[in-house]
Amino acid sequence: MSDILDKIVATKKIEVANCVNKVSLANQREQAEANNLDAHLKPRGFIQSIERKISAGKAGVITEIKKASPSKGILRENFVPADIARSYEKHGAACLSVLTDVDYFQGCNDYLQQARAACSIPVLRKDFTIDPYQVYEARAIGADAILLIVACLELNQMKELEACAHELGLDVLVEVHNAPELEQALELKTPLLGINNRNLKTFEVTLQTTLSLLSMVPSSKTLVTESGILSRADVRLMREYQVNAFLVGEAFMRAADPGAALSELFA
Ligand SMILES: O=P(O)(O)OC[C@@H](O)[C@@H](O)c1c[nH]c2ccccc12
Repeated sequence: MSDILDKIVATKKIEVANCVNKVSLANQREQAEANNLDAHLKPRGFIQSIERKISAGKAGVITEIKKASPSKGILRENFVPADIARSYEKHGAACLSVLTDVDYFQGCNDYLQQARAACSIPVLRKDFTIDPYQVYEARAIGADAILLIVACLELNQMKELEACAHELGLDVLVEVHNAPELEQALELKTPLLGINNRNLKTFEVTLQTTLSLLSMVPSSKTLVTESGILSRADVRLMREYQVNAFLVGEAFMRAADPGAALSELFA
């Protein structure tokens, strides 16, 4: 049976092939390397920013900029990435996550560039990374980190993508949803491990996903609980279990002022 993740990956393969025809891998690589020498565009230290918050006893919140999703449709009509980024930064976000997938999330690379230029916190390119081309592209548009979703990658592929990211100075967030995926993720070097509470195959969301995998997470990893964080009770529950990093989108996207909603949720 073909689920949404299979569909997204199939579309993504076509998209990447089209992109390569427009901008060559060599050109993306050149831009990526040029960015690393530019004071405004060089990597901002995504993991470091989260860890700094946690060391200070605060929650490390990765605040998301996402116009729509396949499960919820349009989340926000008044969608100005630069304004949202400024508001998040002002209210203490550790990092941003910007959806760049066009077909399923109504995102684009421009949104990431606009958001990053409007603030000074690090930015994750939230997309379905399946090809090294996208890693160069991520750095070329100024991203500070990429996402690797274990559910849509083989281990050797993930290692290759991670090595490529690290070579460019990008941090990596590796995302899992169950125990076998978590075991695979532990084969990678990145200390940043996301547990997605949303099953990307069924869209079902439960915070139990994070809690049920906690005992498998080594203390050397920085754990990020992702999706479905909607209330202060959700935050409290996670923090009771020493889960101190969060990736939150919908709860902020539906609020008039996303940054004010961040302050409220994590007060
Ligand atoms: O909007 P939420 O429920 O707060 O979730 C944010 C984030 O976790 C979610 O957008 C997400 C997590 N992993 C992903 C992978 C692809 C696309 C989206 C995602």
